[in-house]
Amino acid sequence: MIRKALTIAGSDSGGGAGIEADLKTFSAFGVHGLVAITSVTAQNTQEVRAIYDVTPEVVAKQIEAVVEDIGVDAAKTGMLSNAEIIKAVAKTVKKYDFPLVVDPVMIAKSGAPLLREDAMDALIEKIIPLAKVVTPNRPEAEKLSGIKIESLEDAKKAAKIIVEELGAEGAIVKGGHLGLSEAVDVLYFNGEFKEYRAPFVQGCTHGTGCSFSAAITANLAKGKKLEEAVRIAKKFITMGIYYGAKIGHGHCPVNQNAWIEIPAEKWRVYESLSKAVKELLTLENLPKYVPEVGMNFVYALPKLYAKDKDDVAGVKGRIVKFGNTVKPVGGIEFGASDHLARAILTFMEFFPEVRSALNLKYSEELIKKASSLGLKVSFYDRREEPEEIKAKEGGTIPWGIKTAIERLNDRPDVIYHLGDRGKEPMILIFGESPEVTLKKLKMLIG
Ligand SMILES: Cc1ncc(COP(=O)(O)OP(=O)(O)O)c(N)n1
Ligand SMILES: Cc1nc(C(=O)O)sc1CCOP(=O)(O)O
Repeated sequence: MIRKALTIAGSDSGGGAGIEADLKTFSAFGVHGLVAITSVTAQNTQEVRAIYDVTPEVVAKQIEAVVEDIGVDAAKTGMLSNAEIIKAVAKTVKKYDFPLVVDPVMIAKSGAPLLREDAMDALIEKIIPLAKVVTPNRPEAEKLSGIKIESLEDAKKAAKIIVEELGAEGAIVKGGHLGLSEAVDVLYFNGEFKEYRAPFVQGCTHGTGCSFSAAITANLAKGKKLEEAVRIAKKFITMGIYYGAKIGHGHCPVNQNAWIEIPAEKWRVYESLSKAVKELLTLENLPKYVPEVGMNFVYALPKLYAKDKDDVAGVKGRIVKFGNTVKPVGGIEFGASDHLARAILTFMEFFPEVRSALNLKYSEELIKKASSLGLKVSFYDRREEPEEIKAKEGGTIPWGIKTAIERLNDRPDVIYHLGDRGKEPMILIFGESPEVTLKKLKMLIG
């Protein structure tokens, strides 16, 4: 059954907040999105240049049109802009019985007011009492509750005021602005407090309020209980901020797609690498090219999602010599590689399309063959590594890969190093996918 969620909000031409963020969020949860546009904003990541309010009648008609034909399982409000729109929205949604999430949008991240000063009373009197949950950030919660919020305890007091004095069923005061090491949100619902904690991640924050409240709405539309909907929304927004795409010159927008793209990409990476490793293990002459330390074969998530070694899949425990044959010690796992993961993540800073690598035993003969086959070869010399990098744990490989790429001033297929004390010399082959990397290996050792 298709669930339907309605957003009653303003449009952000930059696609970062408002209706656009809400629809992307609904989609990420597999919910059909419906809209009632309250206001058109000419907006980008830096500023709001113009606001054009839709008439209250047309706002109401949009709500009625979708509810009466398609049906609404849950709805949310965002930018309501003025008192007349607020009154029309309140009067219309009162006729129906879907749960309403109220994001009390007041000011855009860029500083522009999105709610007229004289509309605050209407918001408090007409909309808040209809809310299943209100989702203010700290400044919004201060305006609604009338208290200053400087601690978690203050946030709790504000949430309680919004419920007990203003008449909402629940209130969640978001802690993103509280200056704590963790982002702690406080929900007051059914007479109880519940805290939601997540690491305070750096990333893209335009549209966080909209996307968070839309994620709660989507999950309510799917029949989840409020506490569970908030738990999922918290995970969703943390991921969206962390994996935000750095577009525009101001506050870059939350990436709602991360929620669905990462699991899908992980599956693609896993499948493709598993297939290539299987084929690698069938290569007859492979054992003589496996280094003493073992061989690994890695494939990273696409650049936007490849932040650290946990975003790179490899063979757990590596591929090792076993008598006259080779064996993978474990299966394909994310986070299973350390050296090659660092190598590929550095490589991707220069050439994001190259996401796969494997290592093999160094021989001069192989390097000559690689060049004669037309593969682009570069190298780094561990003895030239600057002392300050040497002193940094895990710094050698990133330095080496960067040095090799800069030396070639082109995209290498092969990078080698001649080792150092206690460090085996090594050849690394790079490719856009495990299939391409394997093809290069087969050319080389075939
Ligand atoms: C049209 C529109 N609606 C709402 C907002 C505010 O969105 P929010 O999610 O709070 O994000 P920031 O503006 O704080 O980044 C908006 N900007 N535009
Ligand atoms: C041990 C080692 N050193 C390499 C180098 O390039 O110097 S490649 C390598 C083997 C692969 O290691 P992992 O499983 O941590 O990716």
